[in-house]
Amino acid sequence: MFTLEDIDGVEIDRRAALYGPLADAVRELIDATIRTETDADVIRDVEATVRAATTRLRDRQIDGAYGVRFTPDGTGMPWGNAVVGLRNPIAPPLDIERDEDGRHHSRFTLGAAYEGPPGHVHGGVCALVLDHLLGMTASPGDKPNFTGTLTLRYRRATPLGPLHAEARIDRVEGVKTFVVGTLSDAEGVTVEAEGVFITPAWARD
Ligand SMILES: CCCCCCCCCCCCCCCC(=O)SCCNC(=O)CCNC(=O)[C@H](O)C(C)(C)COP(=O)(O)OP(=O)(O)OC[C@H]1O[C@@H](n2cnc3c(N)ncnc32)[C@H](O)[C@@H]1OP(=O)(O)O
Repeated sequence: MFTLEDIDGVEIDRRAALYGPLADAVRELIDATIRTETDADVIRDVEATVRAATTRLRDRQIDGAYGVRFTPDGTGMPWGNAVVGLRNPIAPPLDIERDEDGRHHSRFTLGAAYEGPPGHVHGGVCALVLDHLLGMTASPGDKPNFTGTLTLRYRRATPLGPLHAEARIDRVEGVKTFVVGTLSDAEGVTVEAEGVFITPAWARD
């Protein structure tokens, strides 16, 4: 589940500089694919180009998913992750900051690829973002805490565009960490979240 990679910071930076721009380019491609109104022959031509590019990338690839890799000094590389993955074009991706008091927060923009109701963020995407942010907040050290229960209250529709999410630990009871958080636009909170995150048996002391 967690894979040790014996590499240093220079190698991490080299890989990030190689794969990050590729994922960014594919994110742009996803947005353009949804929104283009260009001519049919251009679309067919682009489809062939994209299929050819995919074939080249598949020339050498790993079996299965990317996994969560980490280095000997504990640097995590969750690069395939659906929310923060540097190599995952599906991920917005979120850049999550941690305050000294343990609060986690992120400013990010969700565009056309995340639409549910017209012009608004899909409810499942709101849950995706909040699940990850609350999960990170619940897992401050080297121990993962997994979502046991996540409860959301959708107060109003979340518009596509710039957004802000934040979370904090409410309390810890044994292996259970209770976390609360919100998703907001410029007008205020759109979604409230409460989660129970649990240390899996294999990670308990
Ligand atoms: C190495 C370097 C890298 C380190 C890296 C660290 C950072 C890492 C960041 C991770 C960031 C993740 C951010 C994304 C978060 C997800 O997306 S996680 C994926 C979604 N969640 C899952 O797949 C979890 C699937 N479920 C499970 O694995 C297990 O059922 C659970 C939730 C771990 C519970 O384990 P369990 O052995 O069944 O628990 P059990 O011992 O029976 O019960 C323990 C307590 O929890 C309660 N409980 C059990 N299940 C639930 C539930 N579903 N709801 C509420 N309470 C429950 C029990 O009642 C019990 O309570 P008490 O009796 O103690 O009061």
